[in-house]
Amino acid sequence: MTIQRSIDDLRAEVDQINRDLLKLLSQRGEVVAQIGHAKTQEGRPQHYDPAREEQQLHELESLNPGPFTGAAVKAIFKEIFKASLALEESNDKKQLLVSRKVKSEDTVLDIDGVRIGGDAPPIIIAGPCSIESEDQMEQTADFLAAKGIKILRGGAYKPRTSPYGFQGMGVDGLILGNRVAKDRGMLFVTEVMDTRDVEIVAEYADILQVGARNMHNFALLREVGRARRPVLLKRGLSATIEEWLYAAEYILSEGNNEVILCERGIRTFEKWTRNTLDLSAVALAKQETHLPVIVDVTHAAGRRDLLIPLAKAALAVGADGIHVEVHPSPATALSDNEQQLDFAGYDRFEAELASMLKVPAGV
Ligand SMILES: C=C(O[C@@H]1C=C(C(=O)O)C=C[C@H]1O)C(=O)O
Repeated sequence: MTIQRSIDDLRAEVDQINRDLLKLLSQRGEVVAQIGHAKTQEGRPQHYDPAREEQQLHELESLNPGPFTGAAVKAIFKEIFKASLALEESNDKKQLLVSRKVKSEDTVLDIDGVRIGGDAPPIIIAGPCSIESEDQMEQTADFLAAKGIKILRGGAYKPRTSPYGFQGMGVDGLILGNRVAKDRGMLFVTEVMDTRDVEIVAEYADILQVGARNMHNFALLREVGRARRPVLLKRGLSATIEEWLYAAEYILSEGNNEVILCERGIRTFEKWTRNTLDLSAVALAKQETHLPVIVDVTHAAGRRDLLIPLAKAALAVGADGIHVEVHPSPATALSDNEQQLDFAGYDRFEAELASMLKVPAGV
């Protein structure tokens, strides 16, 4: 006569089996991680191996003693393969050069004495959207230099939505931007759009900007990675955080570790702002990478009335700096009329942010 075991008793046995299975699963995970590492070292382009999975499923089905059906056994193991693959790939991600897992301490750039990132106080990068004339640049640089701004921006090559929009002054703009900045002891940052221009832009600019529309231009990323100049890498209009970090990885993988990440808003369904400032991307990029992260409030908002609260929010989540467009006469600017600040507007902006831009006490 078989004695009926109690549910509690049976469940205790199931609990023990669970613990044994978990131990085996963990053991399997450790081995899989080693396989993943070996694949990376061999330079295999992908970790997923459907033929290997198929072979295991086939064997398991043929060995299946029941009571589970073959289909159930296959489904369970397919889940195990899926989790194993995710484990392999996430371990692999830890190897990215941009990752904090590879370099735990903050990267602090020191560009001619201007420090960006880590324990440095937040920096402001300011200047007009486009370099338009000598007068416009002299006036803006005089104003900003007097305010203690160390980095002057200005576009010489403009990626305009319409091919008929103002395309920038080109090399003349580079020469002008460089001269105006150097005369006042400032750094000059400007966008490079074409691999063929990297050399000439690097000759005149202290920081090369890769714009949002070029974040996926892998040839350009490689080229600025080979240039010996720091790079300001804007996040693409519709780029995920992962794609943005991989874009930075392209630059680092060419040997250039001096990358500043710049969140500038992403395209969403919202119409009242030009883009939506993704503050979680700033916090995440700071957490996941060791690179300095700054926020371009001008493009994130696309409207002047939001610049101050967005800049405050950016600094509050840990941004290492703010990028803002300033123009002597925004109404007559050749680009971005709606969002550049005039000098009085910049005065208010700076006054509101002043306490957040100081070096934190005790540093
Ligand atoms: C562990 C490997 O990588 C992946 C995971 C597998 C698994 O968990 O068994 C099988 C094939 C791959 O998709 C492997 O290739 O052996």
